[in-house]
Amino acid sequence: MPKLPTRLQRFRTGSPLSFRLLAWILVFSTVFTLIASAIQIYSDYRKELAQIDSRMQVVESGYSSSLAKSLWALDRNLLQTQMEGILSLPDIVHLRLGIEPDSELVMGEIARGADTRSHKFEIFHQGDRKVRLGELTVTADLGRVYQDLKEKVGIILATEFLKTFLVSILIILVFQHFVTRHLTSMANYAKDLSLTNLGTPLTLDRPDTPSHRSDEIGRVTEAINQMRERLNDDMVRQERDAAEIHKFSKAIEQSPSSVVICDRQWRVEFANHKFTQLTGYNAKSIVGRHPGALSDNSAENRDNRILWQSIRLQVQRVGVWQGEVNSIRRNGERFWEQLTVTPIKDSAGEVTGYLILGEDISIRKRFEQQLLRQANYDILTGLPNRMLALDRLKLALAQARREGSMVGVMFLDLDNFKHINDTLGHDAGDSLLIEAARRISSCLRGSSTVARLGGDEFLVILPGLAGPESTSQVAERILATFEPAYALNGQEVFVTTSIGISIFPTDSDNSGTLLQHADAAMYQAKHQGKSSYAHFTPEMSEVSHERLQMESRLRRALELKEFELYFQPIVDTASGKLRAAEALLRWNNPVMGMVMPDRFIPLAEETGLIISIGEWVLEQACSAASGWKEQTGLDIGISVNVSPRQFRDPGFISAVARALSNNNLAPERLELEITERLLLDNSIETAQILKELDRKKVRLSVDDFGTGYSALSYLKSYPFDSLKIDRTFINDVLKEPEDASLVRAIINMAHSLELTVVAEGVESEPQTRFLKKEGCDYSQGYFYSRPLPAEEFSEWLRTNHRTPN
Ligand SMILES: Nc1nc2c(ncn2[C@@H]2O[C@H](COP(=O)(O)O[C@H]3[C@@H](O)[C@H](n4cnc5c(=O)[nH]c(N)nc54)O[C@@H]3COP(=O)(O)O)[C@@H](O)[C@H]2O)c(=O)[nH]1
Repeated sequence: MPKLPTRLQRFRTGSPLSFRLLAWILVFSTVFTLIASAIQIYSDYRKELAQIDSRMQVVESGYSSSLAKSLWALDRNLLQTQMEGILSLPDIVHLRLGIEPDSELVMGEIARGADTRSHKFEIFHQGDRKVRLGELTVTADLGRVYQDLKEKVGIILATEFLKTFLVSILIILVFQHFVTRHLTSMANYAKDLSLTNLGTPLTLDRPDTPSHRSDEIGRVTEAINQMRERLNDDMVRQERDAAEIHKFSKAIEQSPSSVVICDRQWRVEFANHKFTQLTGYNAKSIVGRHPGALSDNSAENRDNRILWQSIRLQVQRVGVWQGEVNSIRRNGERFWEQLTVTPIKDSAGEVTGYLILGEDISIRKRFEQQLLRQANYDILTGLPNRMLALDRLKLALAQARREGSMVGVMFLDLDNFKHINDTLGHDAGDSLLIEAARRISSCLRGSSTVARLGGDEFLVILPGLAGPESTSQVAERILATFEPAYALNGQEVFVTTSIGISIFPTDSDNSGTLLQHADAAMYQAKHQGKSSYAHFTPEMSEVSHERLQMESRLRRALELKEFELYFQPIVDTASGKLRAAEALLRWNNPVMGMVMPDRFIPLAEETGLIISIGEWVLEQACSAASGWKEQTGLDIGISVNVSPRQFRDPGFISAVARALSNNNLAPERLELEITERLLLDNSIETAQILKELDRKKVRLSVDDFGTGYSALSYLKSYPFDSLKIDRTFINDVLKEPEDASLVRAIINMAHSLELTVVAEGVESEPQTRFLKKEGCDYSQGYFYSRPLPAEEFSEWLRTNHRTPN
């Protein structure tokens, strides 16, 4: 088959609209042409008839008088000639002349079946009187008229059809060029449009002019392209959303925390893998259940219900619930988890469900309990330590005040313990302490407390006494229980103890003083000869006197410029490079000599002198740090100890700010060391001061970590930067596996809380190696340098090459 030109092919195959349009144009124009032609032909027909009629009128008007004359004259030949004349007129085919009275003359003929039109008129003689001579009927044949009309109809129809057809084709071609081919392109584009080619815009085969852009096709094209772009954007957004959802669901699924999502009625909808791992409950099996009623054990669920009721109430009221919960696994095992429960809200702020995040804190809890024990109990004997003993003493005094009873305080010191330790060794010394603790405890009632204060010193608290005599009875019982020999290293050893006793309220109503008095009485007992006890008497209060003297000297120490700051380097454990220095206060008193802070800081605290002394320390420490910067060009940090009373003083924050600005020192270079005991009260005031200091960008460090309450939870809630492990742990880190594991745990925990760790009291290279291995960030101790006076420290800086990075 011969190939059609492309345009025609397209026309033939691809454009039904053009065909339909052509058909409709043809139909309409044909009908229109037919109607117009019919009107035209009918009007021509009417015109022809009118011409015939007028011709007959002409015959009547032109021939009636001449015919009358011929009839009057009875001139048959003339009559005939006249009628022949009429018959020669176009279309006139027949004449009938009726002559009065009863003859007629007929001329011409009418073809059979012919369509005719007749006109009749009377002929009169116009003489004196009017005489009717006859009547002429003129008949015209309409055959010619019809023939003409037929020809006309043929021509009109043929020309009109041709015209219409050509115009239609032209219209279609124009329409095809300007419209349908673009519609076809749009249709093909829309047909081929898929998610893979959303990036390709629709373009039409026509110039991109403003007029094209604003016509209907341009607007439809633009609308299609806008739709495509929106689809594309939607697709991109959908893909991004899907990727994000995928990422989040993976993150939730792989989260190290357990994640449970509940609906608004607290029915579990989802639980992640960690949840299953932690609790043993299969995620699918708990869908639809209440998070507090997962177990088949109804007693467990009952206990949980109360907890979850309060969780629900708090989440509704406050918007979050956080707490540590002792949960039960599916197998009945208990474990500690930190739960955080929050509502999930939609964009309108409506609660659509609840999110429960859980973290297994069993190890941390165990560690905290271990630390708590460590902080409150003596590891060797298992007895309460000094801190717990003081707490119990305070409680006993408060109770005695309420009840009006007495409290006995006994200070015990083993006689010759040092000698036994030195000769039989530490292990024998430890065994002796354990046995001594057991024997002392065996002499006491349940409400009494026996504590180990350190070394070979014990404290006994006897609450609720009716009178002082019972203390003597207890003291005698203790002395008696010491009488049997101790078996140490296979040897029988006799050990005695000296006991000092003070009584509340007779000797003092203050716990510290009662202890001091008991201590003084114990020295008295030792002087009396060992294995004896002594009650406190006012003569023994030499110590108190000493204290008064010290207080009055301390009051003038600042004014007399007796204070001096020593500096001890803090180095990077891994590299040994200097990081910072700790400022340590010394008191050079002309009478007492060099007084160490352990002796005068508690007194300064008690008397409030610590506020002005602390301010002086801050000023001097900042001044020294900025001097080092000038001297070495290095940013060496400075750590300053802050005691609780100084910390809570309303002027403390401004004193810090003043010291920094007076010495032009960046706040990040000052680190304030705060003992963990200060945080024990958990007060809002403490939190606010810490927050304010943190806002000022001053670094904050927990000092002596491990000696106080040691709960890690407070580290989380306060803005600390670092933590200092107390030197008692470092001291025994290589000897006591328990200390080593505690130090390791502290370092790991601190790092997990993003705190840097400083180990203090590092005295040997093996300790350094241990700390380096465990990843302890910084170290401080005699191994690197003893605390040095300012000048010597400057010299150390000059000669020591281990400087900050
Ligand atoms: N409120 C303030 N308290 C202060 C200030 N200056 C000191 N102090 C506190 O007094 C406590 C005793 O201090 P000090 O006698 O100076 O002892 C410090 C170091 O000399 C000592 N240390 C350092 N390295 C070692 C070592 O290797 N072995 C060892 N046996 N001792 C070492 O440790 C003390 C540092 O303690 P810390 O502050 O915990 O880092 C002491 O608690 C000071 O806090 C003051 O200005 N204000």
